Amino acid sequence: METDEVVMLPVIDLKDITNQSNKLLEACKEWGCFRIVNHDIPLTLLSEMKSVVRYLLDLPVEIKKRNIDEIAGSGYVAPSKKNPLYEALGLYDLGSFEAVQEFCNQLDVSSNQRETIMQYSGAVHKLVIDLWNKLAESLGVSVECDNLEEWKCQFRINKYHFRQETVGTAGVQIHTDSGFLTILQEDDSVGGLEVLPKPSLASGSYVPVHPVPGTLLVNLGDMATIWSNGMLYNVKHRVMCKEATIRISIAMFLLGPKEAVEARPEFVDGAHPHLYLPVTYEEYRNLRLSSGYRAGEALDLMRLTAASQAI
Ligand SMILES: O=C(O)CCC(=O)C(=O)O
Ligand SMILES: [Fe+2]
Repeated sequence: METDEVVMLPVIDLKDITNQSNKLLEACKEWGCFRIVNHDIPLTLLSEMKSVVRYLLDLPVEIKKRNIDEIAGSGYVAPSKKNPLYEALGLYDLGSFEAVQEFCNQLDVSSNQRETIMQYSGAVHKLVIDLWNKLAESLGVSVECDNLEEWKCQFRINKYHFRQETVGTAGVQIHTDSGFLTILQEDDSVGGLEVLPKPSLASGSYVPVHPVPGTLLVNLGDMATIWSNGMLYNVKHRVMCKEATIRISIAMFLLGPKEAVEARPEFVDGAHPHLYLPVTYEEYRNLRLSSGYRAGEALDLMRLTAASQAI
C-alpha cells in the first residue's frame, strides 16, 4: 500500500539548527531521512551542476565506460537486468582533489564544467561533514577527534530512463544506503523517490517524496545504525517510475572512516546492550555485495549474539 503525501517528510531549517535538535533527532530515529532548507549551497551552483550532470549522462556510452570502478560499483553503472531503467556515473573519494580531477579527465569535461564539479563537490563535502557534526552534537556525542575530513565519500549521478510502458515499475529497487549519511539533490520536477519510515508513522507504507527545488534530502544509512547502536534509522527507499521522462539525481554518500566502526559508548547501557560487531566500512560493503543484501539485512549478519555480549 502507498500513502500519497498524507505523511510529510520532516523539514530541517539549517539556519535555525540550534533550535531544531529535537526535530532533527526525531527525524533521524523515526524517518531516517529529512529535507534540509536554508543550506548555504548557492542555487546557481545547484542548477549549474544539474546541467553538467545531464551533459555527462548524455555522453556516448564508450566515453561513460571510461569512468571505471575504484571500489566495486563506484564508477559507471550501465542499465542492468535488475535496474533496466537506471544508469549512473560516479567517483569514490570526493574529498580527494586528485580523484575529482581524475573523474573530470575520464569524461573529458570542459574547463567550465570542471570548475562547477570542483565547486559543487567542495560545497557538498563540507555540508555533509557539517551535518554529521550537528547530528552528533544533537545526540550529545563529540566527534571532534573523528577526523571527519578524512572519511571516505562517494559521489554518484543517476539517470532514470522512464518510459510510458515502465510506469509503475522500479527505477531503483528497495535498498538502504550503506554508509553514514547521504545528501541527495533530487530532480527538480520528476518525483518517484519513496521512503519507508518506521511503521508507527505510516503504517508500513512507502511515502512518496515530492521534489522541492533548491532543497536537499538527507538519508541515514547502515553505518549510522551500527554507530548509534540501533538508534538511528537506516531508511529503506526506492525510486519508482511515475511518468515517461528522464529523471536525474545527484547523491553524495558519507561512507565512513578507514577504521572499524562500532557503537559509541553513549548508546550502550544495561537497557541497550551492544548490538553489532565492530566493522570497517569496506568490510561491511563487501558483506553487502557478497550476501546480496541491499536493504539493511546485512546488519543482521553483524549482530552480536546474547552469548557473545555476556563475555
Ligand atoms: O535517485 C534518487 O532519488 C535516489 C537514489 C538513491 O537512492 C541512491 O543513489 O542511493
Ligand atoms: Fe539510496
